[in-house]
Amino acid sequence: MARILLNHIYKSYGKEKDTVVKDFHLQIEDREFIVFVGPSGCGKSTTLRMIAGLEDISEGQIYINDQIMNDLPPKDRDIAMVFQNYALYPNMTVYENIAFGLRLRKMPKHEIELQVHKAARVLEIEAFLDRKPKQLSGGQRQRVALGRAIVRNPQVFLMDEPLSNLDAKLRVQMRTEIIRLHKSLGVTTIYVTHDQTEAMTMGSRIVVMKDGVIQQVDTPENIYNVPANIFVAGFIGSPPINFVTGKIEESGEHIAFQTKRFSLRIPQGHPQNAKLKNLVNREVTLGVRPENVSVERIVLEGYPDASFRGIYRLDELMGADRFIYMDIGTNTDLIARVNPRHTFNENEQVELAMDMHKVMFFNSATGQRIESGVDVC
Ligand SMILES: Nc1ncnc2c1ncn2[C@@H]1O[C@H](COP(=O)(O)OP(=O)(O)OP(=O)(O)O)[C@@H](O)[C@H]1O
Repeated sequence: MARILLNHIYKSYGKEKDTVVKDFHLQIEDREFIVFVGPSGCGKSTTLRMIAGLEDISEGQIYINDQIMNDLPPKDRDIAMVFQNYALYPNMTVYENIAFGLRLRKMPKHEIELQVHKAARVLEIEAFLDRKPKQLSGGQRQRVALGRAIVRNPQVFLMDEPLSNLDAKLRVQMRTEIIRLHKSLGVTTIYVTHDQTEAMTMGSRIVVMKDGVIQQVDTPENIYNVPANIFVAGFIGSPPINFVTGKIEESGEHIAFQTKRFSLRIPQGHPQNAKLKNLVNREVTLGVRPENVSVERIVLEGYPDASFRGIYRLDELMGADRFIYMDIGTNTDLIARVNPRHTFNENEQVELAMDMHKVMFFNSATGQRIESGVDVC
């Protein structure tokens, strides 16, 4: 049972006091599986290492179950950490590697044997207990590292990119195993990755970070459907969300999103109209996911101008989905998910329409999503 509170944490390095984690504030509930995700260098590992006690905290407090951790050495925090490079002892067998922490704790020999076999059975590595790490594949080594963490029966698991040395297929397999393990053990887990798919499939909540600052903490669904800002919207989703910049104009009963190439007229009464009417004459960024762009001309009721033209450029097949890239005269292509049977000719002109209910708008200057006429902060 472990609730964790990260109370306005800061981390600065060096003489220049470069602040690499800024005002990180998060309450993690017991049994949660939280994922920290963000680009390289955004401060994910540093935050994790502060929780583990491997890094000092410059400002703020870390609590586990209301007990302050700041000055407690790592070994007294009852936390097990799994690293990307497995960190196994090369001269020890798999059995000895898993048993190592228990021996240090002076656990009786027969109890150690019981625990090691139990973990090995869960992780399906019983057949390898006598081998040395170098006689194992990457996936098997990572299972040993997980085994070593499990036997300690900690109150918290911290995992720092544990799957990034594995090939794509094994990564997917181990992803499922870690989720299964979490479900059966129910230990509060913090998992660091820069891989958005890993974050979206594993986390019950996701913390998106950029430049040491939390951008959003939310469920995978909300991160995808209601991103707080342009960064989150662009970081999550594959292929990525389409962004188009334009200006909000008022024309009679309508509000229009006006670009050089097309105009989207949004009538009064539509929820998007209410969001945008305070932004007349301002630049905004429209975001639309590929699955919400249609390439058949659909004249949506009440939105005669919600469609525009593009020129077909190329195709991309991703599993059962097919995406096409179209030139719409902006600096970037617009991507749409299409019916896999629909074929296009090179340079064919296509009619596009957006699902206006699914379109998002962002303040181009601040990057924040616009909700009910105000920016989301
Ligand atoms: N010991 C250190 N001294 C100075 N700067 C450091 C130190 N450790 C990390 N940093 C800096 O802190 C920032 C955050 O690093 P951190 O390793 O936490 O990022 P990350 O998000 O985990 O990145 P990655 O995905 O590449 O592992 C980086 O700019 C890094 O260069």
